Amino acid sequence: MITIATLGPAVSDCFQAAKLYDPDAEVFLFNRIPEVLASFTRGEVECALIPVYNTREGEVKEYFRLIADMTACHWIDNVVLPIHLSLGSLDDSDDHQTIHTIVGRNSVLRQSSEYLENHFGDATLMAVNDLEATVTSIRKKGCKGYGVIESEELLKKLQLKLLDREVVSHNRTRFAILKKSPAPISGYDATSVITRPLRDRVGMLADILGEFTRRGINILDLKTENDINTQKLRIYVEVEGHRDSDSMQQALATIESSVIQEDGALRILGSFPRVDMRVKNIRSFGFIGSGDMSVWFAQRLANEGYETIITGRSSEMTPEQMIEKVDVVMVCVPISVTAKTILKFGPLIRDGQALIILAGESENTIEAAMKATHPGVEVMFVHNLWGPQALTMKDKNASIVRTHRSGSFCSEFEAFLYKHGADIYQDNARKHDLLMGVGQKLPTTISVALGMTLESHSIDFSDINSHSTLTSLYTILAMARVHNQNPRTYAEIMATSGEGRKIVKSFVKNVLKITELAENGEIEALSEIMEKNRSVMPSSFLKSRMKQAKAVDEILSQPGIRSAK
Ligand SMILES: NC(=O)C1=CN([C@@H]2O[C@H](COP(=O)(O)OP(=O)(O)OC[C@H]3O[C@@H](n4cnc5c(N)ncnc54)[C@H](O)[C@@H]3O)[C@@H](O)[C@H]2O)C=CC1
Ligand SMILES: O=C(O)C(=O)Cc1ccc(O)cc1
Repeated sequence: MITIATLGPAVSDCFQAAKLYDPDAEVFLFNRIPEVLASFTRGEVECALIPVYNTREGEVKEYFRLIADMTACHWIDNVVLPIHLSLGSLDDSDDHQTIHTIVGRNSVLRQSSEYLENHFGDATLMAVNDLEATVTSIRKKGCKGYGVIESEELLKKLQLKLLDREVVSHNRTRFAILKKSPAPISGYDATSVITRPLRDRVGMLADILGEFTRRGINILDLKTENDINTQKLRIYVEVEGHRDSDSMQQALATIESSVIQEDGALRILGSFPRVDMRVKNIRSFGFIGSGDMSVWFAQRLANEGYETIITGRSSEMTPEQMIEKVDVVMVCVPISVTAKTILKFGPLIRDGQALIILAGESENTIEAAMKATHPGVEVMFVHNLWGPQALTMKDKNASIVRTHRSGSFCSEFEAFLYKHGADIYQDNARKHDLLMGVGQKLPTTISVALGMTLESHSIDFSDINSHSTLTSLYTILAMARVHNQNPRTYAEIMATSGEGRKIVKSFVKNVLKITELAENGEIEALSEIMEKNRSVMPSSFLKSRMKQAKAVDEILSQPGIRSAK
């Protein structure tokens, strides 16, 4: 049986939270948080449980400083408890009109402030530590007109008359569990860190947060406080991930050594299974297709606490069995077999489930999904414009085609992309396919054709870097990128159907036309074509893309990059 120290009395929120954490725990009760922590430090109990956040009050300030100063103390878990508060009167003859003083614990009065302002604007508020002793003393004096706000259970125990139930809505408190040893990785963790009081330094807060952002670590909570003695800033953050993970260790080490530049500037309060104060509707995602992109998404969804199942043609669990079990079915197979796969498995998806198509071609695949699935199935298309080598989706483009059947599950998946920093563009199916002609199909075709051309002329590849201009280098880089990756992915892209085809076809015609003019030395005609092209390119487009190009030039001209072998 574990022992837990927390705030009393025996029916308090803290007591209930301790019992929720472990119904068999032996609970030791105190009146104030410092007493709870002192008992834990003396080793009288294995755990301490203290309130850290309330949806009405915000953070419970006291804990912040106190646990930062404790050594051998790890925040290892959390309990979230809905708090139900009621109003009672000490005297049976009292009602709403005769109450002139409201008694309650400090935190309870803060949580009830909206209710008190609306209903007891003129009443005196009396904050107490020991409610039972106060009630006994008021009773002894025979005073009338006293109301108490507390849980209904405690009001009954103190034999008060119940006047109002549930006086504060949406009232939930988060409690921290403290222990002497750290919690192991659960796979869905958060880490809480506080800084020492910091010396002034321009951009310190932005630089600290930047180290997390650069590594794709989401920030869940942020508070700053001025140290009472020195008035220097202390920063508290809660971020996603466990303290033992590589990216977290790197982020924390860099913050200490390069940003704050002081050893011991950070105190890790603990890592613990993540707490969801927000509502999630999806429990599980199942993938059809067990390739790189499925694995990439499944890992990141699992890190968000979702259950994930990957199935394919040779997996132990079949796609049919998986569809029975999950909320959202993700189809993630090569583009050329996406529609066929949807037609095969779509009819098995039940109303209330969702089908999300992860692919590079939209019109055909959505049409297949709308045809093959029941009308109560949500359908959405998502094209992530990054490959499985990407570490994070931060600042990368995602094109989404919603249908009239995209509902709350689809929105939750979109919220997941948004949370991780993806730039989301809502398209219709034709527009997606047309723009992928420009953004993907054509550049891939050019890259592959360039590769073929170099091959057929036996060009020495060691001459390419030294003989490219700033402008021509981009095409070479695109060719290298494409040929660095899975050929099948790019073959699929070149072979997609849909609106993108017309872009490639007209490009080919234009190449032939230009080549002929060039062969004939028609410089005037070629210049005119360029002038005409430029006349339809908005100057804002030319300016901003040129700015990007120059930024790339700058990076490429750095010594280590320029001469990179
Ligand atoms: N790899 C990339 O860079 C990106 C890929 N995508 C899209 O993601 C989807 C999946 O791509 P990856 O995971 O990269 O491909 P992959 O080749 O790594 O995986 C494809 C999976 O589909 C399975 N598969 C192949 N033929 C099948 C068939 N006839 N029936 C059922 N399953 C079959 C394969 O066994 C494999 O498990 C594609 O639609 C692709 O366009 C989107 C953005 C980037
Ligand atoms: O990483 C790159 O350069 C890619 O081109 C990745 C990629 C491959 C296929 C897609 O449908 C979208 C993006």
